[in-house]
Amino acid sequence: MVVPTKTPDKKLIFGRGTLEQLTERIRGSPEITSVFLNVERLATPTKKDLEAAWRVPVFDRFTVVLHIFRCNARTKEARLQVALAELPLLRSHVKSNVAHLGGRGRSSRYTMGSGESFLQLQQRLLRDREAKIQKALERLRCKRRLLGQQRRRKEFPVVSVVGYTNCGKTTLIKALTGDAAIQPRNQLFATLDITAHAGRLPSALTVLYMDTIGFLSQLPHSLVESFSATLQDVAHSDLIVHVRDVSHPETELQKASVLSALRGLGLPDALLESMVEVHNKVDLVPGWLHQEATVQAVDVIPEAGAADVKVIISDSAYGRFRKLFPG
Ligand SMILES: Nc1nc2c(ncn2[C@@H]2O[C@H](COP(=O)(O)OP(=O)(O)OP(=O)(O)O)[C@@H](O)[C@H]2O)c(=O)[nH]1
Ligand SMILES: [Mg+2]
Repeated sequence: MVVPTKTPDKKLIFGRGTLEQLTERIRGSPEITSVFLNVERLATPTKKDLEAAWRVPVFDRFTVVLHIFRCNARTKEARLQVALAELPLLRSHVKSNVAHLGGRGRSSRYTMGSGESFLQLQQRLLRDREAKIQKALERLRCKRRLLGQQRRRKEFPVVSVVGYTNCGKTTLIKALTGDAAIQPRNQLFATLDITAHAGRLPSALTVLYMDTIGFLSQLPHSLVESFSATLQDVAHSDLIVHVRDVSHPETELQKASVLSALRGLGLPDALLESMVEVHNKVDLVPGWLHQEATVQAVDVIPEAGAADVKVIISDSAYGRFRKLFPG
């Protein structure tokens, strides 16, 4: 069923007729237990109205991503960042609840002679909470900066592995480092952020791979802000490895989204220019060259987004590839 929408910022996202049609469909389908609307943020009154009409929870991009973050936040820092990201949501709930009380409840009502209205009290509590979280985060980050300095003093080059969510960053780091837990020298870093993993390059140089939070296009702004401090670490790395899921139908869009997010971090030019792009999940790409030919040499030309390859290949396969890559 395809239905038209009004602009997402209108209070009701759907026209009246469409809303009725949707309501009938949703209420008549017991298997629908929640609805996801692909808009960045639903205004709280809109969400409430839709939930009242449909009798199931309604989620937007912000709440879904926040929920995933909440489930996956393991470190204290990540949990604090989620708590910080949740504040705008709590703020809009408070506002809408007070508005709901109508004229009766607004600024005319004071709580226990404090001279503060209910809304002011709630807003103050949220401000206090924000200040507390920011302070705790700052303490943690200060500790991390110190650890970072110690690490730099030990002179382990840092390789930040970045990329779109689910592209295979963690898998690559696992493959490059082996099982980190069984390497005693890693105990040294036990108190570091859990996303730092020591590995040895073929040249025998020990490097630290930093597993980073995945990128997502149109990630709600406040979430990006809360987590950007984690990504600031990328600025201090010696090399950035950009992992791409080249089997994904939107791989080019994902690449653009990651690059624009990296540019937004204000990284040094040298770091952006030396970035290594890893094409992951090639096994899922049908008709890939390695399956049909003996690839002898690959010379990647990053600025052209292309590669010069030397292969031994049958005439018929060569014909097919020429059609695929004209010019
Ligand atoms: N077929 C195939 N699957 C892969 C490959 N690399 C990773 N995967 C799978 O892709 C999924 C995501 O891999 P992860 O390493 O967790 O991806 P990630 O980039 O760390 O994801 P986030 O941490 O969520 O951003 C897992 O199910 C992996 O098994 C690959 O080369 N080929
Ligand atoms: Mg990962």
